[in-house]
Amino acid sequence: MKIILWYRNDLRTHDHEALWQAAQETVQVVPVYVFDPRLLAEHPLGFAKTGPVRQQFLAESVQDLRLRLRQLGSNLIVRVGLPEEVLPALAQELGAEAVYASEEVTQEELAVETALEQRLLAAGRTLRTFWQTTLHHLDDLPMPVRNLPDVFTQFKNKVEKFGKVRPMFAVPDNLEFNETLELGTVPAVPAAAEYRPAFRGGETEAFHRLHDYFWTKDLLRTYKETRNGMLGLDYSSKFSAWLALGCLSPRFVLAEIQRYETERIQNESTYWMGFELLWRDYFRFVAVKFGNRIFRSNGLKEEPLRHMPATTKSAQRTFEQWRLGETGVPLIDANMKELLETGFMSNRGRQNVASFLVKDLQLDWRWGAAWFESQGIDYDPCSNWGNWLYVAGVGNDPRETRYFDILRQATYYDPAGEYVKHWLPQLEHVPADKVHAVGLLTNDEQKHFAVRLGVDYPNPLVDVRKWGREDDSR
Ligand SMILES: Cc1cc2nc3c(=O)[nH]c(=O)nc-3n(C[C@H](O)[C@H](O)[C@H](O)COP(=O)(O)OP(=O)(O)OC[C@H]3O[C@@H](n4cnc5c(N)ncnc54)[C@H](O)[C@@H]3O)c2cc1C
Ligand SMILES: Nc1ncnc2c1ncn2[C@@H]1O[C@H](COP(=O)(O)OP(=O)(O)OP(=O)(O)O)[C@@H](O)[C@H]1O
Repeated sequence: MKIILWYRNDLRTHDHEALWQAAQETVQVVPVYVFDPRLLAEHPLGFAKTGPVRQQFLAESVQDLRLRLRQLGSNLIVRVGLPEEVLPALAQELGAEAVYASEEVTQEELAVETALEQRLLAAGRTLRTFWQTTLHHLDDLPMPVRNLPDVFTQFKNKVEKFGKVRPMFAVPDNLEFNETLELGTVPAVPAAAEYRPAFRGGETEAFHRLHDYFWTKDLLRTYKETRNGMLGLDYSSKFSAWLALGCLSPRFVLAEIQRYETERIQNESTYWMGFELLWRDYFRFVAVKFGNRIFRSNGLKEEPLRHMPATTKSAQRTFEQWRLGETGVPLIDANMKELLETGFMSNRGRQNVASFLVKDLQLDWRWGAAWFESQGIDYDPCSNWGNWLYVAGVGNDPRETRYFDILRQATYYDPAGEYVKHWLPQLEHVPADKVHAVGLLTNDEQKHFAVRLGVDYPNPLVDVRKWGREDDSR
């Protein structure tokens, strides 16, 4: 018997139930990855659903998976096309009886799954899916998912008390690959001249990073104190992109946290890393509970939005300035430039740029979410749209009126202006106490600090003077 293992956002060999299960049932497991051209579709706002940086990270992850499967005696077939067409044809060609895959939860992915299943069934074959993205299995939640609490803390308390994490699956040692068909190549990614991703995709890099962050640099012990940073590689784990593509299993991360707690130290920081993984779980279960509502403007709220954001040409121009980091507000621009160049932004940065888009620019939060989808190497539909809903006040935040005073955030989290100057070198000579409100510089100051507003750096899109008072957003 032959089984096709259809790889999706689970690009790893460790702790992979579908791979392990398929290998228990047969040694003829044929791993396949299909690049779906729909992921390159153009968004109406003029950018690709999957931009070049994200494409690159994905391509690297698939390449690495092929290498790792080869080391196990197997291989990876790569195709370009619609999975619901490519896989039934491959199953026919190979004489495979079934397709095994990871279970997804959002509409686009489910639509592919359903179409594939129908075609396979029509040919007397089956699709079997496995829940393997979260720390907690859907079936092990201490409540049916339809009763998932709408407030994260309630979910966390229940899961910490009554939830369990299943043991990991071993990497199979009986894989073989005897197929003679064309293996296929990973499609070339558009020249990424301006991109400087900090990390490469793939399970191998994910293991290196984890080893480095936990064991070599010993950074887990101070994670809680550093996690709100923005500059450099080491204030947080940077696991998110590998987790999103499944190069890293969250259960493996948890097991390493526990080993660290035994061998090094157990403290608030070690707890906090596991706590953050619960947020990730939570947003996936929210997507199961609420379905397509996570993609709609009024989100999880029953009532429609009171003020529909503008969709005019001028709103689109403002959005472009946000997207390209040209708003004249250094904290926002620096973060948006970082996202543009590297495909990554810190959590602190994301909260600020999202709040700024929604609350200050009063644009449609879904535009922001769509740009993050295009650009973020850690894009995951549930975490992305779920966090955006939250910031937009139409999700699971019990404090709906939460407002980020960008100037206060900037002076608190980047007091010396190092972060903004790193991404906006034209502000290099502006002193720290003025750099975050650079739009307020007088003409003399501009001369003195070698920055001309409107020439070297844009005038601010909003009145910066409204900021700097008390806020509750830390
Ligand atoms: C508007 C917005 C959009 C976001 N979009 C995404 C997204 O598409 N994909 C994504 O993985 N995260 C998203 N996040 C959450 C968070 O910003 C990133 O997970 C985090 O910055 C990744 O960096 P790290 O791996 O170094 O995190 P660490 O601080 O080291 O945390 C460890 C892990 O915990 C998980 N985690 C931490 N915070 C969150 C959170 N708020 N929600 C869900 N998981 C979390 C991630 O898997 C992360 O890798 C978004 C947050 C905001 C405010
Ligand atoms: N995984 C995903 N990533 C990003 N966007 C998604 C994903 N899954 C679904 N969507 C988007 O969510 C939206 C679903 O919204 P909605 O339910 O309004 O659309 P619909 O199901 O096509 O129904 P209708 O046509 O009645 O509006 C679509 O725009 C869809 O592209």
